[in-house]
Amino acid sequence: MSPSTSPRVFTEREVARHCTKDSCWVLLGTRVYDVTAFLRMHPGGEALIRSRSGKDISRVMEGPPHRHSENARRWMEQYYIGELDRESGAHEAQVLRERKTASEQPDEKTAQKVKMVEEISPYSKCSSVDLDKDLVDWRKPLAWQVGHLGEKYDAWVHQPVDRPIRLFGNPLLEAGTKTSWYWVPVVWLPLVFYVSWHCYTTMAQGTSRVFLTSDFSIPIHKYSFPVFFLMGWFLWSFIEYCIHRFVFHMKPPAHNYYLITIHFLLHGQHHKSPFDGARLVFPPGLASIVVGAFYAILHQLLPDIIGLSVFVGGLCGYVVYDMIHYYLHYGSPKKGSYLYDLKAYHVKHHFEHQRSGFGITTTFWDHPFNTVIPDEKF
Ligand code: HEM
Ligand SMILES: [Zn+2]
Ligand SMILES: [Zn+2]
Repeated sequence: MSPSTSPRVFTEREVARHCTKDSCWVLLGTRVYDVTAFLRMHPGGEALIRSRSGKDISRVMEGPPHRHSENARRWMEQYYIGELDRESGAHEAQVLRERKTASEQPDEKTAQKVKMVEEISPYSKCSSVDLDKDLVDWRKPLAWQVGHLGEKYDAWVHQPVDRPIRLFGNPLLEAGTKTSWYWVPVVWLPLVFYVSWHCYTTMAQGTSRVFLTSDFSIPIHKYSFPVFFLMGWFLWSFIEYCIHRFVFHMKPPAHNYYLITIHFLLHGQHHKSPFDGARLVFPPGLASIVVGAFYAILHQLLPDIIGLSVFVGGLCGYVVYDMIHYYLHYGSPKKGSYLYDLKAYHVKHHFEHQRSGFGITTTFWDHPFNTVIPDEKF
């Protein structure tokens, strides 16, 4: 909202009306926020916000149960829609009383106020990023701008915003950077099923052997495919941690334009806009480079059928990882479930603890690497 326009004013009754999952408003003092779009994404669950709709949540934002981060508060400002008219409650009661006794129509001033409130769509909110004040120009593609931010890049990229990113001006190039989530299972699951079936049936014949030297070999148990498959999945969880921590979160030198740009394209843009649904999963073209390298290494290191079984377990782990990552951003898991804890953990990685909490499908590897997000203390 530009500073020259005066804020919209809502009556208490109007604010209280927005208490459903299709329209949920909350207050910080007299400031009114339409948080409907964020309900499903809230790591504390929808119910926590909905149960306080129409109410002042200033104290709740301080916690307990949770002291919200700076970024969570900044994030909330994107949903600011106007101010509460404190006197409206008393005024409306007075109007109602007068109407009841004298069956009168409300005065002109009240009618005007009601009309103004009714005209405001519940989804009309102020611009989520102040285009004039930000360090980059959101009206232009971002890919070639971020490299110029220098030492301001790190802080800027870790202040998330709720708006989609345009990376490139060229429409074809731009479209190539976007992937709908379902392409991941569509492309990779047939391969997972086919290779798994091939490995399972080959081993089930009971004739596979591992050659330790040219004339000494040991037999592979005919039902050992699930063991190698799970080993591959476990190996993937380690790769997932390493890629996220050491590649995606490498800190680019402040004066290296190209490394900053690469960081932004690989992962920075996901931290800047964590709910840009078109850029949450790996494009299959890019993923196939990693998948191909994973296959080539295992093929070199392990005997044929074992290497393939470990590979397909790892590939399955990757598909599950991408789906879970998508769900952690958009889903609303039940409190107490494994995914609820993972979601809270991952959103904290985005909003508050960008230097820890690198595990997505499991927090397991954060323990030996000492990057676990600490539990909250009050
Ligand atoms: C209405 C009352 C609210 C309650 C009771 C509440 C409660 C919580 C709780 C319990 C968590 C931690 C989840 C966990 O670790 O298990 C959390 C995290 C979070 N909440 Fe809320 N919340 C409320 C409103 C909001 C609003 C309005 C926003 C922003 C629009 C918000 C944004 C966040 C964010 C971003 C986190 C992740 C951690 C952080 O950055 O602080 N919450 N909330
Ligand atoms: Zn990250
Ligand atoms: Zn994420």
